[in-house]
Amino acid sequence: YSPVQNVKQSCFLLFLAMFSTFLFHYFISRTDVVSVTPWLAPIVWEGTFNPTLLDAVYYKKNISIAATVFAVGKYVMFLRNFLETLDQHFFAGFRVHVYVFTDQPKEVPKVKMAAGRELIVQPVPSSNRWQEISARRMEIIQKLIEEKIQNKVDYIFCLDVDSKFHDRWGTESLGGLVAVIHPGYYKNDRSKFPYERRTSSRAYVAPDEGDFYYCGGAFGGLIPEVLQLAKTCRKNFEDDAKEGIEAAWQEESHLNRYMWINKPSKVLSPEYLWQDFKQREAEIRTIRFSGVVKNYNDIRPN
Ligand SMILES: CC(=O)N[C@H]1[C@@H](OP(=O)(O)OP(=O)(O)OC[C@H]2O[C@@H](n3ccc(=O)[nH]c3=O)[C@H](O)[C@@H]2O)O[C@H](CO)[C@H](O)[C@@H]1O
Ligand SMILES: [Mn+2]
Repeated sequence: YSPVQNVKQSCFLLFLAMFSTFLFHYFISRTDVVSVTPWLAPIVWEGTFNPTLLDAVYYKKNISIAATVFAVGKYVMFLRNFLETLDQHFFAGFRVHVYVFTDQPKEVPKVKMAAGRELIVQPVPSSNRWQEISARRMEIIQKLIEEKIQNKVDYIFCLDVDSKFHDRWGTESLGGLVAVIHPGYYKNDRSKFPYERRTSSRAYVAPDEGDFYYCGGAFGGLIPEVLQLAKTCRKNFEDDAKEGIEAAWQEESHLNRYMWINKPSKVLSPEYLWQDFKQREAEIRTIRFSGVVKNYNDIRPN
């Protein structure tokens, strides 16, 4: 019996216990964030899924994914960075169709996409109000689905152009109806969410309603579900407009109303739409997609 040996052994066992706890917490589960909603939809955070396993599941299904992005007026300047990083990180290895809607098709950079992926440029009218450019996306997404992609692709994601990818955005994000928690409000109580609060608007959310505050800058899901969302938000936005009402955050407000009534089947953490001006927080283990810093006065038409 050697006391030194004993101490060594205990130290080793203690180390082993600590290391496996670390492994478990770091790679298998997260205890620092909520990873399921009260209606049992997953909330996707780094460390809650196995990317290799998920990719294998979806390769077998031979899926394809559409992405939409709008670049009207000065926002065309964001396209290169957006498209180049998208090709690197967004569903790498899968079939992706990227639809760019712009008023200046000639200004779209010819970014070369990886094999099996394509870039499609579609002209749209310009506008002198940014609120209208942002909100009219719902109508254009509705038409794109109805007229072009209904029977061609399985999933769609609708994204803001003033942003870029930094890390994987892949099959873990797939679901029927998918929403992203807004990075500005994920630590707040619902009373702080900037929902539309006028009862006269069709985007109205009452003080005791609302689950999360979701981003207008990224949402998606299965084609029929996103079609339903786009149609509803478009109609409510237009019916409001006829009565002279514009919701606080345009289509983002209508999207939030829609997601309260029709719960998303998958919720993505703010890793899926961070903002570059914000300092990274401890629970954000990776930033996958984020909004770049911009000067609104320089780039918006009004
Ligand atoms: C990160 C995020 O959730 N952003 C949302 C937020 O503000 P943002 O400040 O991010 O809005 P924004 O200025 O990026 O406008 C939204 C999008 O509309 C397009 N665009 C806008 C103006 C223009 O002149 N040309 C043009 O192409 C472009 O694709 C842009 O990314 O609120 C907006 C509604 O008010 C939208 O819901 C945005 O998606
Ligand atoms: Mn934006």
